[in-house]
Amino acid sequence: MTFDFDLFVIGGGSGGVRAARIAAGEHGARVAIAEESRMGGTCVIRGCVPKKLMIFASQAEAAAAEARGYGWKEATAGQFNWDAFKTRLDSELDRLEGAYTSGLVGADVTIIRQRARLVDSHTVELADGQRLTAKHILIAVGGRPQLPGIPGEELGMISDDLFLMDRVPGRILVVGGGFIACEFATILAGLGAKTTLSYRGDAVLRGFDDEMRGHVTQQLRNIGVDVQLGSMPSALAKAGEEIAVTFADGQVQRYDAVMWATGRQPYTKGLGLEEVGVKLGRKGQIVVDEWSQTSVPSIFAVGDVTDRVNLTPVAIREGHSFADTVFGARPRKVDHTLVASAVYTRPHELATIGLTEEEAAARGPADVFVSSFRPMRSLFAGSEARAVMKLIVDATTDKVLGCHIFGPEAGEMIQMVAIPIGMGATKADFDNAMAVHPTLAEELVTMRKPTRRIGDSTAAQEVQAVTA
Ligand SMILES: Cc1cc2nc3c(=O)[nH]c(=O)nc-3n(C[C@H](O)[C@H](O)[C@H](O)COP(=O)(O)OP(=O)(O)OC[C@H]3O[C@@H](n4cnc5c(N)ncnc54)[C@H](O)[C@@H]3O)c2cc1C
Ligand SMILES: NC(=O)c1ccc[n+]([C@@H]2O[C@H](COP(=O)([O-])OP(=O)(O)OC[C@H]3O[C@@H](n4cnc5c(N)ncnc54)[C@H](O)[C@@H]3O)[C@@H](O)[C@H]2O)c1
Repeated sequence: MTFDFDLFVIGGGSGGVRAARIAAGEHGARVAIAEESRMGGTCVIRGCVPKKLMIFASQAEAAAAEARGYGWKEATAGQFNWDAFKTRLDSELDRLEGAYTSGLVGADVTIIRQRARLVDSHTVELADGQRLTAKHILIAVGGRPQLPGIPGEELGMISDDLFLMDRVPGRILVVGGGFIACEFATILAGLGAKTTLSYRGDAVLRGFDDEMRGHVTQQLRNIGVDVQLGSMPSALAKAGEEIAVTFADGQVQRYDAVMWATGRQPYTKGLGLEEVGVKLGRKGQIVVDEWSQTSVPSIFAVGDVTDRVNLTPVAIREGHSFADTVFGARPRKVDHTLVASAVYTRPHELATIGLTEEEAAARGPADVFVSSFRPMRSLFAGSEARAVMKLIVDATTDKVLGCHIFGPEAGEMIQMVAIPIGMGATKADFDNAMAVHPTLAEELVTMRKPTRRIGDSTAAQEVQAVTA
């Protein structure tokens, strides 16, 4: 049977663009990619990139305060002008979209600027009705925000809308306690919005190391965010120019804007997956094996739509591995076990890799090394902000199982720590590294005595029994 293409990619985001470029440019496959919106996808157009630029924009007041602490007596941030920032942001996103597009053009990928859906295991249908066939189809359609399902929820914004606002709201309610809620509360407070964060749990960032969750929650309060824990909106209603939010405890508060940061879900609706026989999981995610292959052998899926680890570098690695495996005769699987990540709060980020203290305690005996200190740079400028670094070490093998850093540019540090931890480094290996002084990161190689021992042999035996 002959096909129009060797590979048809649905979705021009992190995973799809990488797979298309490698399959065509490096392995000579005939590739088409369909994108219904802007090339680059969530990360480039409405995620990582504009988010981080907004984090930078939101730090001018803090930078001015630090400058005053260093003797620049009159330093002030001046007046933030959203329009000026937005104009620069838009042109940067245009530039990046252009770079992604030209990368594909350079690799001889056929670009189709339309929505696509599956018709059968080798055929896709475009929005204009045209049908195209391919030997392999890759689904890389990403995810979409998930709303809480309460009356009036359509009055709230989603993270996409934050990049399109015509002004910074005066008072905003951010609902949720994950990555997006913490980062956007930081941005909005930094840009001058009176920001409230409503989260149903008892500390933000569920799933992260508990001690570190406490520090992030406290930092949000320190930068002026009104953090309401154990709190849940139950309805939204228009009240003139404002939004009246009724909370589960019956309280009603008014805001100029509400932002949902209540999670994301795979964007599988309307793709024709079930009709073609592609198996979906409980959250609507595409179920794939270790090769990113779905239950239909000619159809593969990568990135957020598979709901494995929903981060850009993971989607990129999955797309690249798929292309090498299927078109490059170079079989490559993706290891999802040790993925570093960072939450870009400010002044301190939270960055992490490996086991949390709670996970390690359930696994068996481990030593926890914690260093908490006021970094020299901010301390000198009069800040009380504390950085915290934590290493979790297997008490039997000395292997470093986890590292958690709450501090300035923690994301930059964890990237480097990810290398030795991925190689199976021991605490002795960390200790052998000579410190670079004076830096923040030197704490990671100078923690001599454990702060506490966690886990016990009973827990270790239980884990062994379960995994045996
Ligand atoms: C606000 C925010 C901030 C984030 N920050 C970070 C961060 O700092 N670091 C990090 O690692 N990750 C971050 N992420 C997560 C990251 O953006 C995603 O993990 C990543 O983009 C997933 O890539 P993907 O290829 O799976 O999907 P996406 O990048 O979402 O791409 C999917 C593409 O498919 C297109 N599409 C969908 N359906 C169709 C169809 N039927 N036909 C044609 N095209 C279609 C979409 O328009 C989209 O362009 C953030 C996410 C958000 C929302
Ligand atoms: N810096 C980064 O790497 C970065 C930044 C942003 C997003 N991301 C990725 O995007 C994903 C999505 O981010 P997110 O923050 O939307 O999701 P998340 O899963 O991290 O957090 C969702 C939050 O919403 C809460 N929630 C869920 N349903 C709710 C409901 N009905 N009512 C009230 N609260 C509810 C949850 O308790 C949780 O706190 C992340 O998991 C991450 O993979 C990464």
